Order: sequence, then C-alpha cells, then structure tokens
Amino acid sequence: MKLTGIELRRVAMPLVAPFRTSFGTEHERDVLLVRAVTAEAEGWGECVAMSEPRYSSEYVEGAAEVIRRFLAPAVTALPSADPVAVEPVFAEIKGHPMAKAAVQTALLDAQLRAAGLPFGGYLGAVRERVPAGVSVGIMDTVPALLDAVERYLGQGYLRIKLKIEPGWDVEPVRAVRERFGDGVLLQVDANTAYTLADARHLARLDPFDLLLIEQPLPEDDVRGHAALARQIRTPVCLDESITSARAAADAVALGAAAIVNVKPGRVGGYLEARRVHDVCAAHGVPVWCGGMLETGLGRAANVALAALPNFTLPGDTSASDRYFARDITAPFVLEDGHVRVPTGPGLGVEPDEDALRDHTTATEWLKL
Ligand SMILES: CC(=O)N[C@@H](Cc1ccc2ccccc2c1)C(=O)O
Ligand SMILES: [Mg+2]
Repeated sequence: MKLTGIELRRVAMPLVAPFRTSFGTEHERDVLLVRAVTAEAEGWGECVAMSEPRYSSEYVEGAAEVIRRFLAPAVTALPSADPVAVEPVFAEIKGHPMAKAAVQTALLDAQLRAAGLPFGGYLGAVRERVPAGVSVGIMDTVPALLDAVERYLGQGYLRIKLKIEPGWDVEPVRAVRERFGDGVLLQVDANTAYTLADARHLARLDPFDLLLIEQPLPEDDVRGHAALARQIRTPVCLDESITSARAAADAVALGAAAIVNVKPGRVGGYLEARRVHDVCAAHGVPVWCGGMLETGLGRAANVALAALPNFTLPGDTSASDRYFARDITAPFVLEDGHVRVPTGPGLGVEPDEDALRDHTTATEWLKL
C-alpha cells in the first residue's frame, strides 16, 4: 500500500458536562486525528492523548511532533505502508504508544477499506453488539452524583463506574448502593490516586460488592497492587500499568491484576491490544474496553475490539452523547444497553464533512 500523504487534523470537542477525575477536570477534548491517504483508500486514526500529560506522559502537541518527526518518516521509509510492518520500526522509537496507535490505526483503516473488510472481522469480533458501561466523574455533592447515575441507568447503561479519589470514595459508593440497590453492576476508578498505606481504607469498599477497583496505585507500582490485592476483597483491575502484552503477563503472574482494562492507545495500537486480550484470556483473566473520550472514529475501533471473546465485562464504550452534543461521525447510540459494532469496511464510520469542518481547529499535511 503506497502512502501518498498523512494529514494531522486537530478538532475541538466540547464536553456536554465537565468530567472530573483524580487527575483533573476536562471541559473540552482537544483531539488529534491522523488521516492516511493511499492510492487505494484513506484511513483514520484517533490519538487519545489529552492536551496535558495528566493521564500518562503523552499529550496532544507532543504526539503530533512525534508523528511529524519520527513516525511518519518511518512509515514512508518502508516499501509499503503496511500496518503490521510498522510495528518493528515503531519499536525502535521509544514510548509514545498513543501516537503510534493513531498512525497504525489510520493505516489499518485504509488497508481494510481498500479490501472491503470490517475492522471487527479483521480483529476477531464474535459479537454484533457490545454491552455498554458509563464512567461517572467526581461530583460536587452526593445528590448531584445520584442524579447523574439515575439518568445513566434510565438511559439503559449496564454498568456504572465511579471516579474516586481520597475524600470521595466510600461515601459516594455507599450512597449509590443504598439508592440503586445491589443489582447494579458497579465499579470504581482511582486513576492512581492512592498508596499501599491506604489499603485498610480501601478495604472499606469491600462490603459494596464492587466488580473491581481500577488502578488504585501509581502506574509503576505493580508489586504494590499485588500486596493490596491480598488485603482487600474487591478485585483489582489495572489500566495505566498495562502498557503492553508483556506488562499484562507480568501483572497477572504477580497477582496484581484480576481484571484488565484494555486501551489500544495505551499499548501502542489495536494489534497489541488484541495481544493483551489474548494473554489475559490464556490466564483466565477477563478484560473490558476502556475509553479515552474518543470521537466516533476512535469509538468505532473500540467497539469492534470490545466484541472479541474475552471482553466479558461491559466497557467504557458509551454512546456519543455521553460526552458530545455533536460527534464528528454519525453518533453511537445505546440500544437496550448495547452499542452496535459497525459492519462497513474499515472502521465502518467516516467523519461527517460539516461536523468535521465545524470542529476543526488546525490541519497539517505532512510532506512525505
Ligand atoms: C472514561 C474514563 O474514565 N477514561 C479514563 C480516564 C480519562 C478521564 C478523562 C479524560 C479526558 C480526556 C482524555 C482522556 C481521559 C481519560 C480511565 O479509564 O482512566
Ligand atoms: Mg481508568
């Protein structure tokens, strides 16, 4: 597949409501999109980096620079812009998994569109729709949280995830359990906000029968998560720590992860994400698809990935309107708590021209 060019496009996506986590509050997504143009077709990839390095070390401006200076030239140096062949070449450039994932996905999308193959079919999807969970931010008050959870349950979401941090954890969880009962699938995500010294405090979440507690400790504290897992009953799930299939194998072998949140951007792409899925399946560890407030382009790829067999827990694959009043693709909608896997070639969705134009803040054509 001959690459004729790569476009870097920045889009501003206002959020329907501020989204607060233990690492800050987001009001608008500044998204970097990658468009790979080949003679046969063009493909899209979405970089999930935030505008500031608060979730992980990557940030939008940095990802654009890495693509501009290192990843795009590496692709053009290849005889063919093959999404699988780029992996060993990208491996020589250290880090920057979100930037790598965006470029590889754009190449995959172009290749699959040209071949008329859907992304889900290519990855090994076994379902036509996936159960959707929703991530609920930290709120100013418990009543405000209960209103938000009530709205999401009313829309049909099959699982509720509450962001927590020291000072906002046991009380909101107790309030949700007391108000909505034990039947609701409920989990929490700390985004690394605690330390092992908080183990006894985190054990106070045990009575609430949570599905999991996501990334309570720092990204590099795998040993600490294994020690914590021996002191609490709630299953420990890792997110930020799982940076590759090897990291997943290590975390599982060390007893640090009973469940894994799979995020293609965090591990360098959808092919590595599938390897994480396969390693976890081999160890009997269930996975679910995490979210990074993607537009419909990244959402389409995530929903396809979430249809693989070992994705047995509802993911953060919410409908578009959970984050955006207007998506840049046809919106993903919730149907009986599920989101449909696109069936068209490649990602199966493309940007709506008008929406893309209205949200675009910058475009840059990389001379190759
Ligand atoms: C759905 C969910 O909770 N996602 C991440 C956290 C997160 C939160 C806020 C974000 C804002 C901009 C870009 C990425 C972001 C990721 C998580 O699982 O840890
Ligand atoms: Mg998380």
